[in-house]
Order: sequence, then structure tokens, then C-alpha cells
Amino acid sequence: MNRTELLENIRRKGSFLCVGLDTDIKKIPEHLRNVEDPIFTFNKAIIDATAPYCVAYKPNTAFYESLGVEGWSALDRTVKYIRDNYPDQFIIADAKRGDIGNTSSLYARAFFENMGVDALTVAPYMGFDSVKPFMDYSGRWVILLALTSNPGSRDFQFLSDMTGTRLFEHVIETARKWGNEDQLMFVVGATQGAMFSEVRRVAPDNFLLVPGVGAQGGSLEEVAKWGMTRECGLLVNSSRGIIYASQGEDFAEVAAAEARKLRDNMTMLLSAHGVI
Ligand SMILES: O=c1ccn([C@@H]2O[C@H](COP(=O)(O)O)[C@@H](O)[C@H]2O)c(=O)[nH]1
Repeated sequence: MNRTELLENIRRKGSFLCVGLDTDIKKIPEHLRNVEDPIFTFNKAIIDATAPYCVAYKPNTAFYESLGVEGWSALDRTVKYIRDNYPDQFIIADAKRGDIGNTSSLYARAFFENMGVDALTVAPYMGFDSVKPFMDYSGRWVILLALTSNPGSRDFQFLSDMTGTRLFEHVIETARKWGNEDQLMFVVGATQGAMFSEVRRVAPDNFLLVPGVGAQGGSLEEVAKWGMTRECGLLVNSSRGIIYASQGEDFAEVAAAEARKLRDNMTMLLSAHGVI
């Protein structure tokens, strides 16, 4: 999906919500644990219930990889299900890959050619040659970790050089020379609050993928206040806050209600910022 299509979906749906499919076999409702394909069955119900309220899905591959072959197969089926039934949804594999060039090119083939996702999260630590193979896929997106949502983001990402430029700013400024706004997004955690204005100074037009609302306590209003552009420029993710809002038989309905609540707030914010 290209930038124009993504922006059009955001305006049409009044939503910049990304639903995180962090499906943990130990957390899905009891009654699904013994069905034939529990992870896919759970995902399918969540997707069918939340699709009207979101523009993207983000399965985190750790949750699938932890189950071995069966988990990978459930992930693959989930991506195909979204593609076939909700082709207007942007699909992000949150795998945080990145290695020496020839290895990265195989990661890129795995996710972009084989699995067919729109976007992949990539770690910038190994530099240009580790990121370039992902950038070589036209029409696909690299989402580079920049300023993450976790407490450990303080360990390295805020370190500054003699000019006062911090590591996350170096990452963004340097990566923006590798690719344009049609192929490069950055991960910035919702827990970073007013730091979004610093991010926007160096990345005025790039989409930001924003995890950390809901279970991690980040504020949607703060993110929009400091990070929203005139086109929106945000994909805000919530995983646990939506998919585990109920662990009973009503899990899909309750997930839909949570997604709808977030969508309603997003519509107000898009309107208040003059995007719609
Ligand atoms: O900085 C980051 C980068 C990635 N994540 C991932 O996003 C989701 C957040 O899940 P919640 O349940 O909504 O907290 C999860 O897959 C993380 O691995 C992040 O949280 N922060």
C-alpha cells in the first residue's frame, strides 16, 4: 500500500489505529485453547470485529515464533486472511530485523515476497548496508526503531554528541538520506510525550508508528498534540488494550468496543487538527 492510499484510508475511516495482534496462547480465552487452530481462530475473530475501526494490523512475530512451525503458519494464515478479506488494511510485521547485507536481503525476501506484508520494523544499529536490502523493495515500507516506548530507551537513544545531537536524532537524520517519506517510517513510543515535537523537527513528514498507548500508559492526546502533521502522519498501535480487553466468550465484541472508542477519539483529534 502506498502513502496516498494509506492517507486516504485514514481520512475515510477517521482512524489512525493499528491493532496489534500480539496473540499469546496463554492469554486467549479458555474456550479457544483446544480448538484446532487456536491462534488463527482468535486472530480471525479479532480482525472481523475490529476492521471497521482501524487502518492497520501489526502482528508481533515473537508471539508466533515462540510456538515454532505452528506459530509461523498461524501468522502466515493471519496475513493472508487480512489481505483476502480486508485489502484496505496496512499490514506491519513487527520483527525488528536487521543484519549484514546478505542476511538482511533474506529477511526482506521472507517478509516482503513470501509473507507479503506492507511493512517491516527494522533495527538501525548495524547501519546502512543492513537497512538497504529492505529499502530495495518498491511499494514496501521500512519502519526504523528511533525512540522506543520502553524504559531502556534512555540507555542509548538519548546519548548526545559534542553538538548536542542525540542518538535518536542521528538515526532519523541519517536514515532520511537512505529513503523518502514514501518508504520510510519511524517507531516512536507514545510514552515519549512531548519528545514528539523533537522528533518532528528532524522528521517533519515521515509517518510515525506509535506503540505504547493502552497497556503502557501513553497518551493518545499527547501524541496527537506533538506528533500529528497536517496529513496525520501517525499510526497509533494498541495490542493488549484491545485484544485482551475481555478474556471471556465476548472477547471479540469487547475488543471491537475498545477499538471503536479509540477510533472515536482519533476522529475528534483528526478533526481538531484540521486533517478531516
Ligand atoms: O518501542 C516499541 C516498539 C515496539 N513495541 C511493540 O508494540 C506492541 C505494544 O503492545 P501493547 O500491548 O499495546 O503495549 C508490542 O508488540 C511491542 O513489542 C513497543 O511496545 N514499543
